[in-house]
Amino acid sequence: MTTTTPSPSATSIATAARTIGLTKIFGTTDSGVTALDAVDVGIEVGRFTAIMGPSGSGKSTLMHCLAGLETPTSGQVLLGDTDLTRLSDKALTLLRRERIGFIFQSFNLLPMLTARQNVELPLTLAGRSVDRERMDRIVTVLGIQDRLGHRPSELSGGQQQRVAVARALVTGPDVLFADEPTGALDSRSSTQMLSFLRSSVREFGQTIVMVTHDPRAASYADRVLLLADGRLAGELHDPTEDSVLAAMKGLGE
Ligand SMILES: Nc1ncnc2c1ncn2[C@@H]1O[C@H](COP(=O)(O)OP(=O)(O)OP(=O)(O)O)[C@@H](O)[C@H]1O
Repeated sequence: MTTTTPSPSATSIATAARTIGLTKIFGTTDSGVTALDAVDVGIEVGRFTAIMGPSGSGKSTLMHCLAGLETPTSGQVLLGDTDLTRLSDKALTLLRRERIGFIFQSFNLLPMLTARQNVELPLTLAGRSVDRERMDRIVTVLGIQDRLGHRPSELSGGQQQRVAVARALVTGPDVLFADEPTGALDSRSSTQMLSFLRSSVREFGQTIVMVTHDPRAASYADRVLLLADGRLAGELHDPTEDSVLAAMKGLGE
């Protein structure tokens, strides 16, 4: 382990998700690539966790396994009390729809739907009704109340990203996964996106896991998990841009 400053409350915080001995080998066990090597990690409830590490260290694979998008070679992935490795494909699909939120680098909004329909889409797909109060709070926090009748092509890039965040929050997912959410954004939009993510932790108690290469983005998190060669190589609590940079240097970045 590299730099580790345990936060006083770290041991008392419940976990929304965790991995036990999580191993992922791509290809055959003999000639494959070990992307994750017996990783034990807990994702704390109501906190913002960033995953960092050099290219190829296993960040995306860890996120995909936690989100039930990738099947581990061995070990367990638990979302609350549910062991994802024991679920059928159909049950996993349902679980992703009902308990997990995603924000991708390209926001993946559907062009023919209005902003409101895009935000409500996960509920529509799940046959759930819209919780008006929650919807109102989300669009107010994100400042898109007066844009909801517009299609994505009629929105600025920043507004589109807010619609994508609202869509990811609307179901009240157990965990919201963000894959390089600022990767394609200029610095002003990145700051906005990170502020939205932070406010969703503050306002809604949302649990967030974000994969990023950017130390500034990681500094918005409560905690940074550092990966190297498919293993947990350290963690930082209440990170700053400088402490993240120093930790990444320690990993040879
Ligand atoms: N589908 C796949 N088939 C074969 N090897 C894979 C596959 N996906 C990932 N890998 C390998 O697993 C290792 C971890 O990859 P992963 O994408 O998780 O790393 P990462 O830290 O997210 O990298 P980056 O920062 O470059 O996106 C790498 O060696 C990668 O080449």
